[in-house]
Amino acid sequence: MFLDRIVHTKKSEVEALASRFSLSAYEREISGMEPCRGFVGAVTERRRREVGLIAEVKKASPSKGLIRPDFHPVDLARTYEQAGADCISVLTDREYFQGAPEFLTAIREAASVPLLRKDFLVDYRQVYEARVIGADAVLLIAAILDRARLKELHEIAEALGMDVLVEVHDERELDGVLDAGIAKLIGINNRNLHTFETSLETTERLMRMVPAGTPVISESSISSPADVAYVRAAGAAGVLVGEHFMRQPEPGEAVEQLLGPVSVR
Ligand SMILES: O=P(O)(O)OC[C@@H](O)[C@@H](O)c1c[nH]c2ccccc12
Repeated sequence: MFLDRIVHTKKSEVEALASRFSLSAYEREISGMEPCRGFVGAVTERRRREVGLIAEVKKASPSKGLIRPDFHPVDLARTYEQAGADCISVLTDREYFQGAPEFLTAIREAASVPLLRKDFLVDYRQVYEARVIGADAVLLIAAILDRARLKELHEIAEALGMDVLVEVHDERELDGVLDAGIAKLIGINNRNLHTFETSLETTERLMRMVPAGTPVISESSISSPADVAYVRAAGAAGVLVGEHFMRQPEPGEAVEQLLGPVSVR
């Protein structure tokens, strides 16, 4: 199964990271870095449209294979920013998504919106690494983390100044995240990471369990203004869109076609 395979890959990546990881060296490096750009604020209070946008830089995926052969991460990020994306999500997984941590670092120099490290984090060292490579926020996926680990990684991310997008796909995961008290920004993934099936109804269904005032990002398989309107009506504060933009010759135009012009400058 895909998720088991990927967690297996991540464990071996963590072993390699552990062999060069020094807590004091990472802490020293982080203490000399600029503070994080607030990710949650950018996609909620400071968002530039009625609906917040996290635009994703994604070359390939395990479900779709190669999505964008002519892939220039820094240009894409600039284009997204100019088109009024509130935040940018950068896939840093090499093996399954053809991403790279270096993409995120390069984008950090070229764009000023907050960046999400999109990867499968299973260990605290990867959270330190996220901060060092230039992330303002990390994704934590409830499907691969037990509650204690979710809390641990969440706490470390915040201690390092980052925000967290906590991703859920079903009622049980959402329940656990709410219970753990780490639901500051919830991502409802419309894609089941076990079967790759997608349904926007996932957002609609789970949204009903989310306490009022907790912002929700609807993630995956959003490709038309009608999709955006649907998840908006269900109560989502924002959307996370990758593949749809990556398939268009002009991703910046695609942003405006999907979401309209920016309403707040
Ligand atoms: O490309 P899409 O269908 O617009 O989806 C983007 C994003 O939601 C998706 O890449 C994603 C959501 N959760 C993840 C977890 C890991 C890797 C990738 C993802």
